[in-house]
Amino acid sequence: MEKLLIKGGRRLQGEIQVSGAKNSAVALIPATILAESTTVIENLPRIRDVEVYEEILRSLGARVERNRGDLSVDATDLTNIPLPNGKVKRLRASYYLMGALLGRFGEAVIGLPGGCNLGPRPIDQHIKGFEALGARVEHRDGAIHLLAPVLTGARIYLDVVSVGATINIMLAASKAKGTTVIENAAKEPEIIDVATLLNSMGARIKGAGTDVIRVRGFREMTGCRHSIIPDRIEAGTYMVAAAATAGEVLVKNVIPKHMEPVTAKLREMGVHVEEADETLLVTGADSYQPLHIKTLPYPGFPTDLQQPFTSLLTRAKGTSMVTDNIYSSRFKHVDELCRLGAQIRVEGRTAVIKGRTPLVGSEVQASDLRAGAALVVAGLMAEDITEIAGLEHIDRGYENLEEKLRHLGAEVWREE
Ligand SMILES: CC(=O)N[C@H]1[C@@H](OP(=O)(O)OP(=O)(O)OC[C@H]2O[C@@H](n3ccc(=O)[nH]c3=O)[C@H](O)[C@@H]2O)O[C@H](CO)[C@@H](O)[C@@H]1O
Ligand SMILES: C=C(OP(=O)(O)O)C(=O)O
Repeated sequence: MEKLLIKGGRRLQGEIQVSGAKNSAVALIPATILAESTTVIENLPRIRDVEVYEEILRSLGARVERNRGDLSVDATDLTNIPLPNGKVKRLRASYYLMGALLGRFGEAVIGLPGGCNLGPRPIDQHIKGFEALGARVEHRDGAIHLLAPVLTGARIYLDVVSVGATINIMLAASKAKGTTVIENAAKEPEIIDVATLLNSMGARIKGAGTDVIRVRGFREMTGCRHSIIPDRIEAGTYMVAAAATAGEVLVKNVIPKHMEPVTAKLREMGVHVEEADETLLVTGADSYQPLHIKTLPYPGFPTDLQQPFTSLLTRAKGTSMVTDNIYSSRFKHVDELCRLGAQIRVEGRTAVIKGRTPLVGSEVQASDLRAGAALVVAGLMAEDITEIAGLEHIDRGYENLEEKLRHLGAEVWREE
């Protein structure tokens, strides 16, 4: 079993290049199968979720090639093989195969998705959307069976603001007859990115990035070239790491607008953040104000960054509170942070973090992707060596984590 070792206490300094967004990548890749030709996505991150998706598309008969950061997918000879088990269970975003295969073939069998265990993560809104488009959907033996000889545009109101349901409905609706209207849609930047790709392939999607999205379907979609947006969660993680070590880091390849909820909170606690066109210069300080954070759908504070922030807030002078309004059980990192000396208690959906609790390295376990990121931030702050197990979670979403951190001056390495 591999472990990540971090000798903490170094101020991070220098520049870092943010990779393409994981949550866009895992939707753009299945979107490519809507065209019976070749699509190239530029600047895809080399992370486990993307590799698993590449393997899934190959198993369906797509020709998938990597050329440095670019991924080319020729889905001309795709076959609609049922995928009730196996790799689909290794990532959350395998649910996009439902919308994409339904759009391409009018039927699909996909096992229930995996991904981070953060409490219940139902997909009822995805199914509500597919049914509204005319699909018959059955849940049998742990897999979702979808059948829709004809998909017809419909008006769909999402009861819960869901990134996955919004994108999944866009995928299927891109091939439907007529217009689909998604109301109470999610507004995350990744949704705009997917809509941009689908429009370049021939769909006509308007309103992505607002809470009403209109999709006019188009049967004949064609391949194109698309450049993915930067990963705002990866960028936020390095911003937090810079602040946590009182360092100075220039975060390159970001869309500052996407980072606003994060930048605002860092500034509120006393971190200096200077914006330019595509960069953010983060300068940490030796003392921080405590914060209250409440996660919300975009443009609110992202749930995917509350865990790394929890580690940072152990440095604040006072008590902070982090409330996760999206997931009921996203605090598995807390016990591990306490092993390092943090004093945090969880009350329902809120973590109450006592500030000024120095951390000391120990052996800890990442239970999910951003719990891993939180432990990395903690390890960078801690005295002595922190050993983090559970790297399979971290590798799902961070490209070249050690190299990037070493480039900033951190002492970090992997060991068997
Ligand atoms: C691959 C991907 O993009 N993952 C992101 C995506 O996950 P994901 O798309 O799974 O998250 P959603 O936006 O769908 O979930 C938001 C909330 O809605 C609930 N819900 C969702 C769908 C549904 O049919 N029914 C329902 O009740 C969920 O349980 C959760 O409480 O958005 C999350 C919220 O920003 C992020 O944490 C994940 O990193
Ligand atoms: C929750 C996350 O990922 P996923 O939805 O893929 O499990 C995440 O990226 O923080």
